Amino acid sequence: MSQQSQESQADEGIAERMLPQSINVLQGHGVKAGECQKLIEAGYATLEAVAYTPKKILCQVKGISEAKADKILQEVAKLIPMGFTTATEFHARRAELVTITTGSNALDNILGGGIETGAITELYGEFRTGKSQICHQLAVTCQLPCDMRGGEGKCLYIDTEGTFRPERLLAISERYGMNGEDVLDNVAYARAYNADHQSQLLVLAGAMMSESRFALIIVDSVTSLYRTDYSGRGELSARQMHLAKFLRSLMRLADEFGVAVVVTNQVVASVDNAPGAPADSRKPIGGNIMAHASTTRVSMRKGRGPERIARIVDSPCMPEADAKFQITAQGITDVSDGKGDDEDE
Ligand SMILES: Nc1ncnc2c1ncn2[C@@H]1O[C@H](COP(=O)(O)OP(=O)(O)OP(=O)(O)O)[C@@H](O)[C@H]1O
Repeated sequence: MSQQSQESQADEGIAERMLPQSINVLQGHGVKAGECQKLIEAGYATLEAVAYTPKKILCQVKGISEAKADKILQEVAKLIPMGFTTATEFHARRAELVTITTGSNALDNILGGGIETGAITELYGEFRTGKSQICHQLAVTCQLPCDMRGGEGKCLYIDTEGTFRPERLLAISERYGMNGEDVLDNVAYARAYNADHQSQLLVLAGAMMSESRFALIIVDSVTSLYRTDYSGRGELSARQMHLAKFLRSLMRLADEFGVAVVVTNQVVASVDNAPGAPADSRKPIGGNIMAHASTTRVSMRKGRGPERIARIVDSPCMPEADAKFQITAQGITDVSDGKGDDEDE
């Protein structure tokens, strides 16, 4: 067998291992077709989705009794390994992790190579700091082959503010010599109209992702609908509970399908006047719920002209660091030489 065909066989093997298994597999294990269908309709299209879900949540699926949930979880546990592994094996798996380029080497470097798959990356900052532009950039680069620092998969884009512009994707795809039509076809776009709708879209996302290979989910922005749907202190607790549930579903999709999840977030003026706190300190919305759900948090601010500065503020394995990038007609790039270093704000 030629080296090339051996390589392509190996690639297929990897792709197969990476694809989650359909929930319909359970039909051969004492679960009825109708019950599998009910799980699919509730957003549990894969064995992994069920395996990562607590029993009490599974019982909330219409038509799934407690006894049935027990049976399903028992069968799933036989098919999905969920026990201990060695750090060596975990390390080897992490070495295979794909990262997706942001278009700027400086930004990729502080992120440890790019946007991490299987994790949630939060981009937060004031308006015009380039959060949506990075999302547009990633919707294209996630489709690049892995050897071009892409994710070899489609993008699922949830837009809550109506700021998605396919024209930007076409301009960015030209930079990489990609076919614009194909790039647009590989982006599944949905506009979310309220917080409930935003959550329902994740159920559809799970079903779509079990059918073809996605590399990235974008939610731009994750908190804006919560700000409009829930107002005042009286609704704060309900808002946080809803947001926590949404973020848990996002994390489940990241785990289940190994996709990168990128969410954007706005900031508000900080109300705590702690002594020593900077006078103009701004905090991302969503409090601790948001902070704990994000694997990596990136704060963004404006620089001079098209320049922007990103700072890693929280990451499981990267230090706090700043990177400068710029927004251009062809997307996100490194700052070209000869530009000044001063910020204008
Ligand atoms: N085609 C383009 N070429 C160069 N710069 C562009 C282009 N399109 C948009 N920009 C710049 O991108 C910036 C807006 O960035 P972006 O929409 O990502 O902000 P944001 O952080 O998402 O803001 P918001 O919170 O309001 O959504 C603007 O400064 C705009 O000038």
